[in-house]
Amino acid sequence: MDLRADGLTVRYGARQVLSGVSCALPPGTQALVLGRSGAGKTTLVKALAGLVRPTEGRVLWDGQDAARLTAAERREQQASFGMVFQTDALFDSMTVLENVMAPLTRRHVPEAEARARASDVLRAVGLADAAGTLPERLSGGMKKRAGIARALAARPSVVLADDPFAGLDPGTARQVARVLLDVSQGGTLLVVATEAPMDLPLPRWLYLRSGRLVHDGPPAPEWEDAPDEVPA
Ligand SMILES: Nc1ncnc2c1ncn2[C@@H]1O[C@H](COP(=O)(O)OP(=O)(O)OP(=O)(O)O)[C@@H](O)[C@H]1O
Repeated sequence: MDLRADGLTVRYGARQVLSGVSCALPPGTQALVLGRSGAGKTTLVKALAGLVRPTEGRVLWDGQDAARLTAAERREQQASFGMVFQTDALFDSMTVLENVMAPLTRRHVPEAEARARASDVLRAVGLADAAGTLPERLSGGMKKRAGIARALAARPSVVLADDPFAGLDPGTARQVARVLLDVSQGGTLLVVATEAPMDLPLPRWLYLRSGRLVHDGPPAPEWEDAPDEVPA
C-alpha cells in the first residue's frame, strides 16, 4: 500500500500531539520513526493505520483519504496493516499457534489454511517448537516474537512495530530485528523506537520532536543529541 500523511495534525483536547506532519511512504519503505517519549511516534503510526482520526490534514491510502471511506471499506483496507503494539497481549488460554491463527480465522480463512500459514510464520520467527505452548510459559522475547508472528500471519503489506525492542535483552532484540526484516521483505516496515536500534539500521529516519517531523531522510544521529527545543 502507498501510504501518505498530508499536513497531519492530531489534538487531544487542548493538547496538540502531531503538528502538520507530511510524509510519503511508498510500498517497500523501510523507516525508523524516532523521537523522545511523548514526541508523538505512536500517534503517527496509529493515524497512518487509521486508528486515530486526524484533527486536520489527511492520511492517504493508495491515494484515498482514509477518513472518507465507509467503515466497511476502512476495515477492508486495514487488513493490509500488521501492527505490533507495546501493549499487545497474547490470549492466555490459547496456545501460541491458536493465537497466531486468531486473526486469520476472524477473517474467515479456512481452518486448515490458517493453521498452515500460522505454522509457517511461527517457523519464520523461530517459534515452531513453541506452537503448542501456552503464552505464560514463554519468555518476554518469545512473547514478542509470537506477537510479531500474529501481526504477520495475514501477510500485511505494511508492518508497523511500536517499540518492539522495549524490555528485551540485546540478544533477543537482535533476533526480533532479524525477524522483522525477514518477514517484511518487499512490504513497508515502520519501526518506532526512542533510540535508533543498532540491530535494525533502516535507511530512512522520520524524526519527531514535540509532534513535528523535524527530519525525514537518511539516518541523522545528530538529532538524537540535539537539545529539546525545536527552533520556531
Ligand atoms: N488518547 C489520548 N488522549 C490524550 N492524550 C494522549 C492520547 N494518546 C497519547 N496522548 C498524549 O500524546 C503525546 C504523544 O503520545 P505518543 O504515544 O504518540 O508519543 P510517543 O512518542 O509514542 O511516546 P512513547 O515513546 O513514550 O511511547 C503524549 O504526551 C501522550 O500523553
